[in-house]
Amino acid sequence: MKPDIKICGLKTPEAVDRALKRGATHIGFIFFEKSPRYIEPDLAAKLAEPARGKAKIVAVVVDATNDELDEIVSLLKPDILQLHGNESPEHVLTIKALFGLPVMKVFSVRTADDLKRVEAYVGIADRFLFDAKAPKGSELPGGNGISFDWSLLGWIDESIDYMLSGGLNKNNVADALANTKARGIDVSSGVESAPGVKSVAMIDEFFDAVETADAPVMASGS
Ligand SMILES: O=C(O)c1ccccc1N[C@@H]1O[C@H](COP(=O)(O)O)[C@@H](O)[C@H]1O
Repeated sequence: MKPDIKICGLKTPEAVDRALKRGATHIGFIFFEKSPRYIEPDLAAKLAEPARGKAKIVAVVVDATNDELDEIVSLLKPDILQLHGNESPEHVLTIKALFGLPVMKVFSVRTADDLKRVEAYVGIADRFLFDAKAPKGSELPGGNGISFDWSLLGWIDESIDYMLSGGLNKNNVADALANTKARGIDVSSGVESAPGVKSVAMIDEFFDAVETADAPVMASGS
């Protein structure tokens, strides 16, 4: 089955256009002010317009207040909220009830212990996203361009629908798909020429790598 592909941290019409043309199933906008990918909700709404009905629009937030969520949801009208902070299961339920949107809950992973709380969110989060834990000193909870040990995901129940992120790029995405049960992949820095600067050439290369990974292997000698 083809994986979902989310291109995250978009800030220009050119990058949105290329992601959509190449078949992104999800496009993400970052509402975390310390990020080089931060975008104002009204600008994100304008950028997202061509994606409506073609790709899911994802609002990425980090422990956002209800007022912040209210502004983002009313301006952007996202399809999914990506909760990239320390939102508890109870808080996720409250957000779902208040905004009526599906939630993708992020787990930041370095060791097996980081996955212990997944179970508490099963039946609450609509989807999971496993990302690498931020390195010491980073101000960003995500978008650090680093990977984690994907074998840790072997502990995740097969029925759990998850996306994978963290340092994915054209060189490792095929391995990521081959070695995990991720039903979707999510990339940000791996398609950037500098922090926060998306490269359409790198978006192309990323999709090329996914398509190659996805292509059926031809039998040799016939
Ligand atoms: O990208 C950011 O700056 C960011 C800020 C705050 C929360 C999440 C953020 N990005 C998310 O991080 C992952 C992986 O990014 P990368 O490919 O390793 O750069 C992705 O899910 C983004 O949504």
